Amino acid sequence: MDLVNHLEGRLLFAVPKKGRLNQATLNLLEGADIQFRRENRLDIALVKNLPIALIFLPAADIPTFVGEGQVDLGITGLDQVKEHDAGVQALHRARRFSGEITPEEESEHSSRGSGCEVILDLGFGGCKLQVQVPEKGTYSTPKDLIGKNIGTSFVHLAQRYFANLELEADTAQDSTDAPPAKFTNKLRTTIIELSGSVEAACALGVADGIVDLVESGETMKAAGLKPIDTVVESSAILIKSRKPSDPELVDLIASRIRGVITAQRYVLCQYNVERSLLAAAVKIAPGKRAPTITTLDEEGWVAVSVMVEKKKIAPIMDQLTKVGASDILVLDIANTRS
Ligand SMILES: Nc1ncnc2c1ncn2[C@@H]1O[C@H](COP(=O)(O)OP(=O)(O)OP(=O)(O)O)[C@@H](O)[C@H]1O
Ligand SMILES: O=P(O)(O)OC[C@H]1O[C@H](OP(=O)(O)OP(=O)(O)O)[C@H](O)[C@@H]1O
Repeated sequence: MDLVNHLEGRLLFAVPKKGRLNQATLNLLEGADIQFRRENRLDIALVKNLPIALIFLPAADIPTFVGEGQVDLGITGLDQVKEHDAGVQALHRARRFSGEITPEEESEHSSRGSGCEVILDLGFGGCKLQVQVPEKGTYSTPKDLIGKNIGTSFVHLAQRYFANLELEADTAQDSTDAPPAKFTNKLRTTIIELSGSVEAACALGVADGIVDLVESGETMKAAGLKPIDTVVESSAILIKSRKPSDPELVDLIASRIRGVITAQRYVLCQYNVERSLLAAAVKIAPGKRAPTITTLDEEGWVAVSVMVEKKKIAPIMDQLTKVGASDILVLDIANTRS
């Protein structure tokens, strides 16, 4: 089937085709009952039960497609949206320097941003974009890297970071021999674009420092690097274009995904407690909105049901037991809608 000709009338939803965000995104789509079958090697899949088409793209390209409005919705990392934003800003700045647009037009374009609106933090894909240098080297602060070579896949964020750093350093020195970066659009620091394995750049003599993602820190440690600053803290997000083709369907999808995330984050805790001890028990676990309290068929006893954050459930059970709650049950939540 020629899928491209079946996109008409469908909301286009971009999802990461590979990498760190791919599997968690597919799980989220399944939880939200977005049913599709992706043909081998095809980057478009029609959703069977909703007027949606999924477009499988590299995470780094999703903000471009959503930002320019060709795609309505997307899942990617906040780092990728910020990188895209910084790229759009750099483009407008370059156009202003070349005289193509006025400073007023530049600030008007920049205030509009990249065209992506963040709907929701999805709570996975957490990582930090960090400035890293060799552990045993001579650099210890970001300023030590001014004028040096920096390897990164996040060229625009790195350029902006070092432009600000140079500007700060120049302002502090009140130097007249080197005009501040902001006014010249020229960086003294060289940003070298690398598409992967960025952490190898220092050891191989390509760069003096790098700007790369860190989660567990294993890759950084194995490459003999240490972090000296954080440029962006990131996690996976749901984004939409400024003018989606079907805003109601966007809201429906957002609400389904929000429901799945809440279900993943919370468990349902049920217990019995004497009414005289209820206030103390409710203080320990007050619930997401409020506890559901029902009278038990036993004089002076009530049954309580509350949503509790999964990561806090063990100490909460300990404390509930301590104040006299009994028959404590913890149940997984399949889905939610608020
Ligand atoms: N170690 C990590 N832990 C958690 N999230 C990460 C990690 N590395 C990357 N991410 C997130 O996943 C996004 C995609 O990164 P990933 O390296 O998987 O991309 P990719 O599409 O496979 O591209 P590449 O081919 O450049 O590796 C990043 O922008 C970031 O938001
Ligand atoms: O702190 P850690 O848990 O070790 O994770 C960090 C690594 O993960 C990402 O790379 P990825 O493995 O996705 O491959 P890439 O280098 O090809 O981008 C990132 O670029 C780091 O290299």
